Amino acid sequence: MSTSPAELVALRNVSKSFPDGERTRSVLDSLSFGVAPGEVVALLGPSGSGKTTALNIACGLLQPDSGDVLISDETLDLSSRSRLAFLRRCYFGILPQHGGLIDEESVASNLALPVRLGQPRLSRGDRHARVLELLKSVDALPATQFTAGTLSGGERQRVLLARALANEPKVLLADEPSSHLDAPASRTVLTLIRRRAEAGMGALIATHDPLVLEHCDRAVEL
Ligand SMILES: Nc1ncnc2c1ncn2[C@@H]1O[C@H](COP(=O)(O)OP(=O)(O)OP(=O)(O)O)[C@@H](O)[C@H]1O
Repeated sequence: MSTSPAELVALRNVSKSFPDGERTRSVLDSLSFGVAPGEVVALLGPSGSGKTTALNIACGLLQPDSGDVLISDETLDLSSRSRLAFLRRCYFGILPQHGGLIDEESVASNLALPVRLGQPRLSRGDRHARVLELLKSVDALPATQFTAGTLSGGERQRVLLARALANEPKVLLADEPSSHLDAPASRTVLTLIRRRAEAGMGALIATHDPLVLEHCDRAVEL
């Protein structure tokens, strides 16, 4: 009988430095934490404290100088390109701080792309149905045919969330999901994330916004 992992993703004693002129600058120093199923964890710290760096390390986009990343209790092998590609396509849903949508294309085609990559066997009709289902789940169905570049900040963030959730990820990695949003729009996005966590998804949210903290189970401070 399979048991669910204690943690969907964990960093163990992760350190990372970057070149800074002629010296190196330590950004993460022996950082350890994990995200369990159903848990919403805030990664809290001021600008430049290493939040995005930690998110990138968690999903294998960036290699730590030392320490390990565990995925469902197994050490992540950073040399396996196919494993990393699968993780980023299906295991993690990534809500980036900047960009993420093709502004010239419709919301529907922006969402069809990740659905096609994650579920290549779906027929065109089923893919479109999945896109509509995703938009409905984030209360953004009326925006289906809008050009992505015309969305308001709140609509854009909800569409980005739908995009991140396209392949039913086990873990959502959200980088400053409330930046550029007013309080009601932030609450909507955070409530949607919580709803998915209640269904078992883990979420790691990089933030320096106290409002976000109210929606998290706990915070890891950088
Ligand atoms: N590829 C890189 N090369 C050199 N320095 C980098 C690189 N990536 C990040 N840094 C530096 O590492 C530090 C942490 O950056 P990071 O983006 O992780 O912080 P952050 O907490 O997410 O900041 P913000 O809230 O402003 O997005 C910054 O000083 C940044 O300039």
